[in-house]
Amino acid sequence: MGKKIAIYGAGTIGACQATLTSGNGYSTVVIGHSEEGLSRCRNTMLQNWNDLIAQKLATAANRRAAMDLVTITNDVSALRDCDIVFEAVSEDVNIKQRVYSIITEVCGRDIIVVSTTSSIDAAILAEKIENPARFLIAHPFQPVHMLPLVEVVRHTETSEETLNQVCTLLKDLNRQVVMLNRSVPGFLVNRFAQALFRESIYLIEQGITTAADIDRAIKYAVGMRYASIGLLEYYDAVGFELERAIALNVYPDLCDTKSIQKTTLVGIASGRTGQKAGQGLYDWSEKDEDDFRYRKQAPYFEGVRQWHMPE
Ligand SMILES: NC(=O)C1=CN([C@@H]2O[C@H](COP(=O)(O)OP(=O)(O)OC[C@H]3O[C@@H](n4cnc5c(N)ncnc54)[C@H](O)[C@@H]3O)[C@@H](O)[C@H]2O)C=CC1
Ligand SMILES: O=C(O)[C@@H](O)C(=O)[C@H](O)[C@@H](O)CO
Repeated sequence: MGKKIAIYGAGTIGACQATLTSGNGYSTVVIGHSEEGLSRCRNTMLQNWNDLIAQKLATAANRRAAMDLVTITNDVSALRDCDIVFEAVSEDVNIKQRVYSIITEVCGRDIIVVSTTSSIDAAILAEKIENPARFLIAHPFQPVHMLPLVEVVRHTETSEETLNQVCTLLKDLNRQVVMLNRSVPGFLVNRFAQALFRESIYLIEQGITTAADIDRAIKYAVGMRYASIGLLEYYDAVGFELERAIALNVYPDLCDTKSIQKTTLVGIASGRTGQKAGQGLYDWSEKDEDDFRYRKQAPYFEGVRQWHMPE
């Protein structure tokens, strides 16, 4: 410990990453770029703490002590004495490049910059920063302060020292780290997710099933099974002969479109873009948002007991 962490970006990921670092005793600076953004970030962090307090995983004293470790500001000079900057701005190469220039200008070229990008190739981002040896990707998952996995993606010029320092920090934050040998779009988990999203939308568009039944199948088969064993442990347990027979029947019929599907395009054109819009694959006006937020966090509550919370 002893490191001072900065998070550049005060959105969904910035607020939750700051909950995790300050919740484990790290001084944390969050850089935003609008007044509304700062107060939204603060409110998200407080909501995260209130959810932990409701589960008796934290106290009001922990919340106060952790929030006291956090500076949320639009003033980039607050980055000056930080050791590591997590970049969590919008998924846009140009915006990220502008932010890297600011970070280098304020902190110097030896600052470690860690991007939280969900999908941009590490080599593309490394080209946009002055000192690529001090850059890598550490892709987290929502809810970022609770879900343990982080995909670490280096590029050819990332130095061993940078990699070690970032992995040491992630381990201190009780993260489960997986490392890719080279960058591929979507890394691991978003490749799995996109394959499932594409197939699910295809099955709905073909009239074969509904969003609710797909989610039931995911929750009560895929989710429950792979919560305790690995996907590839299962493959071995079944055996290659049966998996070959199934693949011969299923592969030819799987959706393999390279285009964005009609459901998504029509939703975007008509403003029915998902939860925030009130309508997507589900009608969210019929759903209880607090219950959804609880269910989104529920599998990870036990892990919070390992935090080194300030008091
Ligand atoms: N939302 C998600 O599920 C996940 C997102 N990510 C990645 O994390 C990064 C951030 O994503 P979110 O937090 O979801 O986005 P967001 O839209 O909630 O937040 C992005 C923040 O960047 C700020 N921003 C935009 N331009 C800026 C600039 N020039 N200077 C300073 N701040 C600027 C925005 O004001 C906003 O606060 C993206 O690269 C995304 O791919 C990673 C894991 C999960
Ligand atoms: O899965 C997540 O939480 C993320 O890490 C992402 O990269 C994106 O939100 C993705 O899941 C969107 O489908």
